[in-house]
Amino acid sequence: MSERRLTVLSGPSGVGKSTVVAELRRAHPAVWLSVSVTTRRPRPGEVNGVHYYFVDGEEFDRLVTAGELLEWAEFAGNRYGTPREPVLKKLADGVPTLLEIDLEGARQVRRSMPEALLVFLAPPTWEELEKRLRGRGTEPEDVIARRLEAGRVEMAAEQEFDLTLVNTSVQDVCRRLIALMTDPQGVTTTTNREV
Ligand SMILES: Nc1nc2c(ncn2[C@@H]2O[C@H](COP(=O)(O)OP(=O)(O)O)[C@@H](O)[C@H]2O)c(=O)[nH]1
Ligand SMILES: Nc1ncnc2c1ncn2[C@@H]1O[C@H](COP(=O)(O)OP(=O)(O)O)[C@@H](O)[C@H]1O
Repeated sequence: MSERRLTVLSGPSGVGKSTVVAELRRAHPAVWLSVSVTTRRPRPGEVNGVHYYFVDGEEFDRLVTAGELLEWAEFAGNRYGTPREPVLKKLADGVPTLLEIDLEGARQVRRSMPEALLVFLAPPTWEELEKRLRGRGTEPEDVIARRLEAGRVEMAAEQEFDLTLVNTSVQDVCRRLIALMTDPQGVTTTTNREV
């Protein structure tokens, strides 16, 4: 069924989710990546409509009230949500679809679309996660601290996911994700650490 073609990718801030998604976008255009709405300010290089739809709080409220979001959550002081309509359309068309969302969002999708495959992206070590988040250089130290705090909560929820991929190599993670998304039959429901 089409919902089986829905895959969710979650993991702590700085683990490499955006990097993996960018590589998928480049190397595997057959996969459709949902573009989220957010109240966060754009980082340098982020393009409206490509990385996110950047909206203000008022517009976000409107989308929530109108029921236009499939799921939404607050993360480290900003709100993020998945526009419902495009996801349902892609799934109806049989297109493998990926949502890159936080733990709260993943839990909501688990409830509303139980056939979705939930993938947890984990860092090789906690120290490496801190290094990547600081190395990215996009946030001041207080924001990094909030994101690391949220990261501890996300790391503790790994067992809720169907599968864990350890982001040592972006290429390996992408290869495995594509295989999972285009041949989901082989996926078991117990959490396995891989890659
Ligand atoms: N629930 C939910 N979370 C989202 C959505 N879009 C992005 N996120 C998550 O929000 C968190 C913060 O994203 P962002 O500010 O781009 O920071 P980054 O993950 O550190 O690059 C990450 O965990 C994202 O996966 C969405 O539509 N819904
Ligand atoms: N496999 C990897 N090995 C080393 N560095 C990585 C890897 N994946 C991502 N990074 C780097 O880690 C930092 C955080 O990655 P990013 O994709 O922004 O994470 P997220 O979207 O999960 O917050 C970036 O500077 C990115 O270049």
